[in-house]
Amino acid sequence: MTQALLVINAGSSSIKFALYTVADGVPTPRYRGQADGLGASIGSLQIRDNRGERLLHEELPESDGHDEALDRALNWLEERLEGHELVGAGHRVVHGGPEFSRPVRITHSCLHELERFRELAPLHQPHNLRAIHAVARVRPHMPQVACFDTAVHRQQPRVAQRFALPRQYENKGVLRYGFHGLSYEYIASVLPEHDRRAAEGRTIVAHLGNGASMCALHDGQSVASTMGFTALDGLPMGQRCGNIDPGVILYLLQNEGMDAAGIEDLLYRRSGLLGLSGISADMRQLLESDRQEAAEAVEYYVYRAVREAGSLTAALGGLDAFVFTAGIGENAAPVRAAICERLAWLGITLDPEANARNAGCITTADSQVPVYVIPTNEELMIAQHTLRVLG
Ligand SMILES: Nc1ncnc2c1ncn2[C@@H]1O[C@H](COP(=O)(O)OP(=O)(O)O)[C@@H](O)[C@H]1O
Ligand SMILES: CC(=O)OP(=O)(O)O
Ligand SMILES: [Mg+2]
Repeated sequence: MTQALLVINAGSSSIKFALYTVADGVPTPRYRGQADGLGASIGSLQIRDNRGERLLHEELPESDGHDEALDRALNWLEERLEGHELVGAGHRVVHGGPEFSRPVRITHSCLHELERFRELAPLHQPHNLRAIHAVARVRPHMPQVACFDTAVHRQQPRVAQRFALPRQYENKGVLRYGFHGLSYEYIASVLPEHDRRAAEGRTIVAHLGNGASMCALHDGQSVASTMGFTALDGLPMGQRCGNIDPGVILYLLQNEGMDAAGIEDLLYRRSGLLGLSGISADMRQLLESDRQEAAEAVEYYVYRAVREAGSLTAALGGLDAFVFTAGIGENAAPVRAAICERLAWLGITLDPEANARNAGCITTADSQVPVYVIPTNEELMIAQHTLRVLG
């Protein structure tokens, strides 16, 4: 029997999953799949084999959300397990709070702890925990491991993790956690193959997906990031507002008669690209649209990304390289071009032709700061962590 490992990465608009075979502790992808566009009425499920050959591509009914997509994926994989012994499952869990700064084997008490962070990641934690329960239902005795989006950022300098609130709140865990940590960890792990000097130096990684953040890496370690206590802060996202004056929230409470549930819905589900454009949360649809509102949403997105890049460069004390990753970062050439053009003052000279074909390096040979496009692989990080935890 070949040993196999299941990996599930539930994001806000997608579920990514993979089945790895394991030999001598090394995971090799066998199937990789992705249900995306969830909640945007353009949902689809795709599964590929290890050679990238497409084995399944189906449109998902508009009513299908994360649960239905996960069920379909698990059923498809279950039918292909013959000859394999499933030895474990690894999950992305977005919020690990103050307690979890490394991957852990999931127990009842750990699940109980993780439930407490539901409100701190309402677009993710419920899906992450539901995936763990779904696997436990079909494989009640199989070990499962939680890998946290917050873990790598817990090593940031304390000043980068704090808010200027009275000290008691810090002790209660009101801190900047940063997210997308598995993605940044993966990029840090492969950056030496692209640029050894930058890998040891100062790099900004822009993870631009449905959720979006940027992270400053120094010698591969996270030293600052744009997301905070929750995955609302920093860059505008598909439906999330990003950076906002907290006074706006007081105003909504005091003057607009909104309650916590209404504000949560506004900031997490009705803002960002969707709110600004009134058209869509999905960058593909905005780039295809010829409406002014779509262009304005993209303009704001670029503007905020450029401002955050300046802030992280200051935190790093300079910049040796810039990396784009995730759905928008890997695919949306016009967005990358607009960001790079506005970062020319940092020493970035875009190569438009390389950018248009999503090349690995999208700057000219004489660009002072090289810019790379590196597809992220959170699933591989989860697989490696899971095998390590399971020994
Ligand atoms: N070819 C493309 N051009 C522009 N945007 C794209 C393209 N492919 C994917 N995207 C965008 O990537 C985003 C989803 O990113 P992804 O990393 O898959 O999301 P998640 O945060 O759910 O993991 C969406 O806004 C989608 O429109
Ligand atoms: C943390 C976060 O926003 O994740 P995603 O981009 O997968 O929604
Ligand atoms: Mg994601």
